[in-house]
Amino acid sequence: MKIYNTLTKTKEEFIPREPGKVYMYVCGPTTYNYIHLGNARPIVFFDTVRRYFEYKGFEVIYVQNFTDIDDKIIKRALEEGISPVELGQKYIIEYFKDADRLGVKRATVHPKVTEHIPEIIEMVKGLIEKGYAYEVEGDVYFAVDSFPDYGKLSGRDLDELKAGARVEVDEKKKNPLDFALWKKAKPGEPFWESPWGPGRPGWHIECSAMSLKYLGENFDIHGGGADLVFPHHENEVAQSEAFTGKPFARYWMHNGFITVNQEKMSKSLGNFFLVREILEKFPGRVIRFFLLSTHYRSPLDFDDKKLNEAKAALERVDNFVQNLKEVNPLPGEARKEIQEKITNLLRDFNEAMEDDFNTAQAMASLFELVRFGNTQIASGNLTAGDKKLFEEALNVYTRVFGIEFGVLEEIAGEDITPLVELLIEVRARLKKEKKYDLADFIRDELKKQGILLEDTPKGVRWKRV
Ligand SMILES: Nc1ncnc2c1ncn2[C@@H]1O[C@H](COP(=O)(O)OP(=O)(O)OP(=O)(O)O)[C@@H](O)[C@H]1O
Ligand SMILES: [Zn+2]
Repeated sequence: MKIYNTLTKTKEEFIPREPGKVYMYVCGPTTYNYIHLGNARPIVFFDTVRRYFEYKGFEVIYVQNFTDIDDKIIKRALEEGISPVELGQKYIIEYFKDADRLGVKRATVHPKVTEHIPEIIEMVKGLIEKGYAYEVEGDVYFAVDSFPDYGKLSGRDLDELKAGARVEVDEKKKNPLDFALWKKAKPGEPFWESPWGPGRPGWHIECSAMSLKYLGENFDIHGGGADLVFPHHENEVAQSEAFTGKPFARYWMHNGFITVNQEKMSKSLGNFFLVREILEKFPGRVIRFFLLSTHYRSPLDFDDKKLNEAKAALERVDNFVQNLKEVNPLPGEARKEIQEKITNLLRDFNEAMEDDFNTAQAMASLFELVRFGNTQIASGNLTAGDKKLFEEALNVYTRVFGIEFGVLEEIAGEDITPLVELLIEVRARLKKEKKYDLADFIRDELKKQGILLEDTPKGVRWKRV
């Protein structure tokens, strides 16, 4: 399996630290708002990476943190009149609601910063003892000059950085590029006691401390969005390697941006769409399908038209699944040519995923499966054995992509299935009583609501349009 490694800027063969196991860490959200579609990209993509490893038989130890204390959280909590921890708890609950709708599995551990202050303090202490960090009036900084490899992940050079940096002048720092490991509490701010007085951790140290705790040294994969390469991940590398004396994560994976009119979707630019807003119009699996339809390192521009295309593409798969459910196969084993074709398609799928998780290419094999399957059904020659093979192949895609096919999914949490089924039943009874006007009225009104009834020889089917 090949992974593009930001650290070496090449596609490398993936060799796990321990055979059969993958240890991975992905930087999670800062808990002061609902997640937007940009935040959803790493969440969905790395969930798919994890699923692929599991499908290949690996045990995956997957850690995704919550940054539940930082400047933005403190500010927001003050505005809302609650404590930062309460604010964090609220958005963590909301995060899981969104993640569930997107088909994202729970990580093995979801550590919160506020629950790992002792580990963070230990690490900061160690860095001071080893000469990599210094304290000034209650703040602690990492001294970038003490770490010769600084810049190796992002490919930046310290001198260049210094020359080009518009770093705020801070009298306390020895080098303007030094970054905070521990921040002294300002009046009214939440704080924890520490050897340097009351304060709270800096952003970068939390990921170093929590990954070390749950994954150990030299773990396999570290992921996040491309905006995190510098300074966040660069600083994680410096702190972790300075502290342990060992290489930190061995494979660094970064996703490209979700853009709007080619600009990064972000809170600061105000051009963001919350996942829950999009969920009001599109089911979660359509959003997931959309996110996986492009290679993770490429930018992906968001608009409704593209989501509608994803929806239509997914419908093609859904229709095939429905056709497969309804077909009356001939008795018999799977035919050789069907077996061969499906084996080839699954091989294409695997090859695409093994090539730096090319989900777009992997999806092409799914569409070929659907096209081929439909022609087999139409030919009338499909055997029970063939049918089973198609079902098993579809299951592979479901497991890895995290998308159920052939399910009529509710939007924004309301399951309308029982109501639609009731109306279908009422309409059938009206028809029996020859009250065709009323029966048509139900069909037409449902259509206006975007629900299409189709009379088929097997009964009435319905779908959203
Ligand atoms: N437009 C985007 N496209 C892809 N990934 C993104 C985008 N915006 C944020 N991310 C990723 O989402 C994860 C959470 O990041 P973070 O909590 O810093 O986001 P944020 O502060 O909401 O971002 P922003 O202020 O840029 O909207 C990170 O891995 C980050 O790289
Ligand atoms: Zn991080």
